[in-house]
Amino acid sequence: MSPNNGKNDHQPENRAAPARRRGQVELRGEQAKTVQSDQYLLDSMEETPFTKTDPWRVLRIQSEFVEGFGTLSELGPAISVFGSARTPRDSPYYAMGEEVGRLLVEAGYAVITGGGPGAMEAANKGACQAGGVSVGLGIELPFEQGMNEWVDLGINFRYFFARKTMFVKYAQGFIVLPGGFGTLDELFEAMTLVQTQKVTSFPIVLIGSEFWGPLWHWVRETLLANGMISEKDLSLVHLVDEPSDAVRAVLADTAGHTGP
Ligand SMILES: C/C(=C\CNc1ncnc2c1ncn2[C@@H]1O[C@H](COP(=O)(O)O)[C@@H](O)[C@H]1O)CO
Repeated sequence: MSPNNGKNDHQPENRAAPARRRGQVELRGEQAKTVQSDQYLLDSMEETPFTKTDPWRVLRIQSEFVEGFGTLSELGPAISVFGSARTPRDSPYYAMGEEVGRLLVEAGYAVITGGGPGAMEAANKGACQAGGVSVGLGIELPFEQGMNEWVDLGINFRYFFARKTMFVKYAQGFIVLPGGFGTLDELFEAMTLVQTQKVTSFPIVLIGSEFWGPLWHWVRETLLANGMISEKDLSLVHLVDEPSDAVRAVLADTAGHTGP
């Protein structure tokens, strides 16, 4: 029997009032026959995947923001360092990551990375060995890897978008080492936030002109040439080769940034 006592759900006279209300949501017809949230909650139905429903996910998402904001709010000045999870330890880019981490700490900044291997590990290692605050914002992935051993303050996230908010909100700038899709995602998100003035005074520095040069050439020759970006958007990013130049460039532009 349906919640409206067997009346035909499709007749107009039976559709004036909602058969059931669920907070802001009104339900009629077949939709009204679904189990209520509190039934899910109170019935111990093992097979009911309540924790896989979207409303439940909202709470988990919220808890990631609460945990991240709570843990990082007293971090002090920090720079987020990005780069490939696959950079081998004997790569020159790994050595650059270590140096960037060390120089940032010597300049009085905490270092925030994705907490993973490769370039992230390198920057955390440099920061940790220099005696600074080494932060890792880990991401839960199907292939579990865990936080690299040089992270002193680690937070694990399930959602990329919650984690990405932390990288911007608690840093005064980005330094980006060579990387793949993940690094490009973080780079282009930061560029978009600055371009659209969602963040102000937020320097973005790329290290490695041989690696980034072709991308930057395409940005200029294709995006700019086709009017997809403006000339001033090109100035959002600095391109350097040395860790010391990267740190100098990022710190020169940080004044005044207070987060999104
Ligand atoms: C794919 C591999 C390891 C994945 N582990 C990661 N741990 C933490 N953060 C990660 C991981 N993979 C990607 N990220 C984020 O994206 C950026 C690196 O991605 P890329 O595609 O390697 O450039 C990095 O800055 C992280 O924030 C090992 O094979």
